[in-house]
This record gives sequence, structure tokens and C-alpha cells, in this order.
Amino acid sequence: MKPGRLIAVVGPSGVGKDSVMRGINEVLPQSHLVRRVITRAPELGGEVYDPVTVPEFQAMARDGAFVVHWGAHGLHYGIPVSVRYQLNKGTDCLANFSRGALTAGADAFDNFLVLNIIASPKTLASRLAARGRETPDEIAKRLAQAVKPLPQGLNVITLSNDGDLSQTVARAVSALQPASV
Ligand SMILES: Nc1ncnc2c1ncn2[C@@H]1O[C@H](COP(=O)(O)OP(=O)(O)OP(=O)(O)O)[C@@H](O)[C@H]1O
Ligand SMILES: O=P(O)(O)OC[C@H]1O[C@H](OP(=O)(O)O)[C@H](O)[C@@H]1O
Repeated sequence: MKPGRLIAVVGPSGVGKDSVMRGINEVLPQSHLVRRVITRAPELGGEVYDPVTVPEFQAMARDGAFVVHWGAHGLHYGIPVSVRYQLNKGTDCLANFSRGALTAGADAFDNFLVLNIIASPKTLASRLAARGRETPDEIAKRLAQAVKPLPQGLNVITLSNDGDLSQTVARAVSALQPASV
């Protein structure tokens, strides 16, 4: 059985990674949305995740519960090893990833593809403000980290999400074909 692709969705905070991932999954329900483990309070929403405390996260990392994990915005994020079960049965998996963890991801997964979502600074600022998950101070810090180069040598699809979400999703689905997402 051909393993599924780990599709790492990256881009600046507020660009629409989770929205694009959910849209792709609606069009291609045979794909799998990876549920991350995050040291974020449970009630904050924005994506479906497994909330844990920092000591819990550290114990999980020590015990080998993650394929890849990273820190950003004062939080810890982990991709659970259960993703390997999905990949091994040929399912393509969509994971909200960190640009800083792409090299580790490419090392960890055989079939690794990057979906790089971009948008203008003006779009990012208005979307983060409208989402309302972070404070204005946290939003300013996220915007300051909007530009980050991707590592060389990866298989990358870049798409703008400045326009309609449905159009971005349609372009993403088309770019991900003809493989069996
Ligand atoms: N094309 C779009 N047009 C209008 N609003 C959008 C579009 N894409 C996403 N949004 C909205 O922008 C906000 C940020 O989107 P989302 O949470 O998906 O971004 P993200 O990249 O996953 O952010 P983060 O990395 O901070 O979690 C959400 O409120 C979402 O509904
Ligand atoms: O800036 P880079 O390293 O690409 O991404 C860092 C982190 O920012 C976002 O976190 P959140 O989902 O907004 O909390 C991403 O999901 C990633 O985990």
C-alpha cells in the first residue's frame, strides 16, 4: 500500500490555514485532519485540538507521543504519533504546521508536501482582529512574525488566500490532485 502524504499547511498566523484545511477536507472527506496537542486553554477554539498543560506536554514528548513538536507564540504544539496509522493505510493527512518545524517534518515523514498559504499584511491584521482569539498585544506579536522563509529543497505548493476562501480551497484541491487525497 502506498503511504499517504503528510500535507503540512503553513503560513503566517491568521492567513487561513485551518479554514483552508477544513475546506479541503469537506471537498475530499477521505483526507484526514490531524488533531494537534497544544498547551492552549481548552475553550479558545479556532481549530479542534487536544489541550494539555505544559507538564503534560513535556511528559508526552519524553514518552515519544509526538512525531514532531515545536514551540511558538508561547505555546507547545505536537503532531501525535497516531498520524502514522492514517498514513500507513494510505490516507493523506492535513496538519497545521510551523514553518520552523518543516525540516524536522521532512525528516520524519516519507511523503511530505508543504501547502504554503500567503496573504497581504493588511489581510492578516484584519482577520486576526476579527477572529478575536488573541489579545491586541498577542496579535501584534503574531504579525511581527508573519514573514519567515521556508527551508530549501522541499516540495512546496504556494497559494494566496487574499480572496474568497472557496476559491482558495478549489485551487488547493486542484493542486493536490491527481494523488488520491
Ligand atoms: N479567504 C478568507 N476570507 C475571509 N476570511 C477568512 C478567509 N480565510 C480565513 N478567514 C478567516 O480568518 C480568520 C483566521 O483564519 P484561520 O484561523 O483559519 O487562520 P490560521 O492561519 O489557521 O491562523 P493561526 O495560525 O493563527 O491559527 C478566521 O476568522 C477565518 O474565518
Ligand atoms: O510561525 P510559524 O513557526 O510558521 O508557526 C508557528 C505556529 O503558529 C501557528 O499557531 P496557532 O495555530 O496560531 O496557535 C501555527 O499553527 C504554528 O503552530
